[in-house]
Amino acid sequence: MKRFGFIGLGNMGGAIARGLASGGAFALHGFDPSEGMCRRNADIMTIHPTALELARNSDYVLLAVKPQVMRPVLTGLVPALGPETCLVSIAAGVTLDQLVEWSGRKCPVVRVMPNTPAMVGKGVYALCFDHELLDEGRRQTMLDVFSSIGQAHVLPEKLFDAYTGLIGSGPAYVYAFMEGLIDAGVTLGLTRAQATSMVSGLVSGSALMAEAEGAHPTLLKEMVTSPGGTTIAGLNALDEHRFKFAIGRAVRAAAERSKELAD
Ligand SMILES: NC(=O)C1=CN([C@@H]2O[C@H](COP(=O)(O)OP(=O)(O)OC[C@H]3O[C@@H](n4cnc5c(N)ncnc54)[C@H](O)[C@@H]3O)[C@@H](O)[C@H]2O)C=CC1
Ligand SMILES: O=C(O)[C@@H]1CCC=N1
Repeated sequence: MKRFGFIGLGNMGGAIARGLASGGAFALHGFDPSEGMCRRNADIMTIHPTALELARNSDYVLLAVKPQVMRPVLTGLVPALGPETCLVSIAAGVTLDQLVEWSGRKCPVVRVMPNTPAMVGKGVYALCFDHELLDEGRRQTMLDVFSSIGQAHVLPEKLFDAYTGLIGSGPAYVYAFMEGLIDAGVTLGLTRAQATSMVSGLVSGSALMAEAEGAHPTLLKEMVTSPGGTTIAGLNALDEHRFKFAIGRAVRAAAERSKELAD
């Protein structure tokens, strides 16, 4: 059985590890300097005292640390790396060139960008297979791994900043939208508990419908919008406040920040 190691067992590392644990295809290994994080994950993996020891005991090493500590973490792994180990980074903004350079040009490297719905097995993942040392077998393994815990999309690295701004950061825009709806419900007299439960049902029902119908959201929107009715009044108010423009600005700002993180 192949060994899958995790360096960093926080929100994303821990979530992806739980997803892989339920599939049972890999022996899992982990390292995190936080004792609490190690304890929380000890039921599904072998915990190692150092990142170097973890790398010595893994065929795939998933790096789930913050971008700012990626360089020291990777340079510390160099003695354990060789062509038999595959590195997988989920850090925002850290480029393939940087990952290859910091890991001593010794092993294949994959960049993956997840999002937080990974925590409920519904992550959407971008996979970058641009590194020349990456063989077909490992590409297929990565596709199988991430398809088994959500949606996997292969993208060239040049689209990673865009993807990070749209889908990596995306759950936060959805939650901000939900927060706005909940506050509006409370303003109009619903209790916060009622509004929260109703808005959650609204968003999950609408997402399910968009997936099931396979129809463009513009058509689904038209199904709600009666001539002279309530919905067109609401949509016109959104247009007055440049709703779509604001969303576009948010995604572009996040994509630009992703690009800056590499500097
Ligand atoms: N949270 C999100 O929505 C997304 C995060 N990412 C990326 O995932 C990575 C991890 O983010 P989160 O899981 O949200 O952060 P987190 O803060 O929840 O987890 C990071 C973990 O790294 C550990 N850590 C700190 N220094 C370390 C070291 N020297 N060696 C090993 N582990 C160390 C921390 O103890 C912590 O458990 C980041 O690079 C981020 O850019 C990517 C897409 C989405
Ligand atoms: O905010 C961040 O930098 C990370 C990357 C994408 C989502 N969260």
